Amino acid sequence: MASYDKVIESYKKTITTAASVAASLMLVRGVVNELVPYEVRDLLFSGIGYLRSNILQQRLRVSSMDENDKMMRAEMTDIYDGTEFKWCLICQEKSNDSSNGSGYQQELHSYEVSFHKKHKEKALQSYLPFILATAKAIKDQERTLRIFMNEYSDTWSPIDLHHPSTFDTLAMDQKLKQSIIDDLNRFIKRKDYYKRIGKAWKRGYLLYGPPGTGKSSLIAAMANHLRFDIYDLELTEVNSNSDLRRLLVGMSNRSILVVEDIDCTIELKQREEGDESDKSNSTEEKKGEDKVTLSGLLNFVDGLWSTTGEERIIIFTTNYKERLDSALLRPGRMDMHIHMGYCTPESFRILANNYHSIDYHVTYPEIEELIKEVTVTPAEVAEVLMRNDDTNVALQDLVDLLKSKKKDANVIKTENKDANDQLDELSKNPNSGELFTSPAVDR
Ligand SMILES: Nc1ncnc2c1ncn2[C@@H]1O[C@H](COP(=O)(O)OP(=O)(O)OP(=O)(O)O)[C@@H](O)[C@H]1O
Repeated sequence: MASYDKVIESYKKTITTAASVAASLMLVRGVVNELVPYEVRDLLFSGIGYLRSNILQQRLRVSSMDENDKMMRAEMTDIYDGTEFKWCLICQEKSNDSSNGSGYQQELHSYEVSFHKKHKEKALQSYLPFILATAKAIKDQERTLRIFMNEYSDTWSPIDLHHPSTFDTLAMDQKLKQSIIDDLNRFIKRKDYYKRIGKAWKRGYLLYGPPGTGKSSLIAAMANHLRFDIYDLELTEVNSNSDLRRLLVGMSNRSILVVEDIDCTIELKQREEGDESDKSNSTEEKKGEDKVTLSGLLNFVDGLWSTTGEERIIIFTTNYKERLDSALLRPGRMDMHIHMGYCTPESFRILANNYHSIDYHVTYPEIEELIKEVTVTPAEVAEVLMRNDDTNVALQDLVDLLKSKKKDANVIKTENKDANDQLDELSKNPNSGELFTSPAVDR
């Protein structure tokens, strides 16, 4: 009974809130979010065909109930595109008494939407699809994302993904960040466009930059932004092209395929070239043909596999772009190349805001000057900022780190200069071999 009262209370609150909301969109969101619990949203998702057959009588009844039981009705009006739609939530507590006394209380919810019959087409063609899309967006927003990793060569195993990274917390150039967000938003809206131009609905990103600059954080931010699951493909664990095919075909739509450190798959390319030599043995030859290769991966990604699903994002990451196979860098292969760089004053401010919720501190000018002079990764800065809850101490620690980096850089610069001077001297005076006493220098 307590829970029944709670439900009534919650719906009263919703109605009051909804009544004060003028904008139609917000109102609809309120209806779906507050009034429609998961199980009914699932019913709504189960097919417009179902809705269509009911709504032809200008009244949608999602579930029915026994009229003798205790019932609560909550009504509200939604204005959509100038048309009035009346929603009614019916909440019923039903007792299910059994002869052995083990009765239980059951709560039933059903929803009705009614409208003037002249708006039937609008309701079917526009309003209900809109409600469904809104409900789906809410559901997507609320569901826990998952990350799938490949195990035993050809199976994915999922775990929940709770990575907190978002575009707000990502420390990187603001313009670049915005261009990525815009690109993703454009991509997800372009279903018809991709269909019209006859291309698979997928988009590729190459993330490159030194370790600790936020490549994984950017992937998590993209997943959180789009509400897409991640498939983290460890290529070295895949035994054959057939296994790779099985993995890729087993991916769901609206997902991100990630291949980290793609430069390490240079090995795969060498394997492909090396296989030419051992073609004498026919079984070996067969096995060799089925081994995973970089070109095999690229063919899948670009080929027919890409048309087996929709809304796919493919991300390759590397710490060394210059080591990548030219096939990967070819125009059209990866749609966007994103450089994740060392920490800048701008990214430092974002990190300081993330970890200490501040916009300014007296140490900022010094820190920002030092950051311009040294190479420090966002991961290093984040680590120092996290170490201490006291903002003053954390920022002072950061000043110390940056100063010590600057000092080290100066020592290296001096050593290099000395070594270069000695080399110059040697080239002018070849007999002075004893000059080679300092550490070897990579020119
Ligand atoms: N650009 C960034 N913005 C916010 N946090 C960052 C950023 N870069 C690094 N970090 C912090 O450092 C940690 C490590 O960074 P991350 O794993 O994203 O870097 P990476 O470039 O993927 O490194 P690797 O190449 O070694 O995989 C993150 O968990 C995050 O806390």
